[in-house]
Amino acid sequence: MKRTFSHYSTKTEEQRCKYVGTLVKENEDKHMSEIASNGSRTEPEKASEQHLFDSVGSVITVGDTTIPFTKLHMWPLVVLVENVLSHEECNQLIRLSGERLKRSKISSERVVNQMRTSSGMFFEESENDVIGTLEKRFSKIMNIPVEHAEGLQILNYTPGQEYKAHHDFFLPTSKAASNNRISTMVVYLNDVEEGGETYFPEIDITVTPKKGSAVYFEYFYNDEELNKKTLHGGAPVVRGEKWVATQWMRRKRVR
Ligand SMILES: O=C(O)CCC(=O)C(=O)O
Ligand SMILES: [Fe+2]
Repeated sequence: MKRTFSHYSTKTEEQRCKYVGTLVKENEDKHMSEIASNGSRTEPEKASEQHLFDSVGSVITVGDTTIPFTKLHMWPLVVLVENVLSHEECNQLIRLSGERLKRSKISSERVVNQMRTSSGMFFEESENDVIGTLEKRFSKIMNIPVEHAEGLQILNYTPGQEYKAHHDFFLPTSKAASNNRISTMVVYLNDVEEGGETYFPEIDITVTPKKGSAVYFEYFYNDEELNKKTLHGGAPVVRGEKWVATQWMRRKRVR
């Protein structure tokens, strides 16, 4: 029996756009929880409707760009996405964030975080044309309206720096959980000489950074156990440095 893994798989592009549009127009929280309550792991046919990412086939077309992807894991869905950014776009993001990162490094207010030893910064939402264009592309790939996108985060790791295993969603006790994160795309802005892999210890997946490629995963399942399996971290960089851009999507719009 052919199994499809997309909520939109039987819909035409027009229907799909209409459907995604309702995420913005309607009470999104209700809408998303409706999707989430469609099934559970024990009911695979229904659970298959849970995916946010349109994972039918092996490419996504954004404008005239073809973006190949490979499913690494199904429940929870983890996808390797290639050619998300050109090398020039990667360099541009590093350049744009570089100055501000330098400032944050010397700031006296900098709090040393044991979980994440890298340096980071956030771009403002649609801060400039470059960021605006990339946010729209990420939103197409992640299949969620750009209004649900947080400002893009840039992280820079030098040898020895890492991001210990964590979840990207907020705990129910946190204030932010009322509009929680539902999916993540970590885009690699450079090739790392050694180390710096993104690892998912619960599902035994390791992704090696490749300039312009990305790892996507989602955790809006109705089943908390599945969400928790998206535990992930950035392994210590051994040689060279590592730059990533992280895009998080929220259940409800943030802009
Ligand atoms: O650097 C990585 O590989 C992971 C980054 C990450 O987990 C995050 O930005 O939330
Ligand atoms: Fe993360």
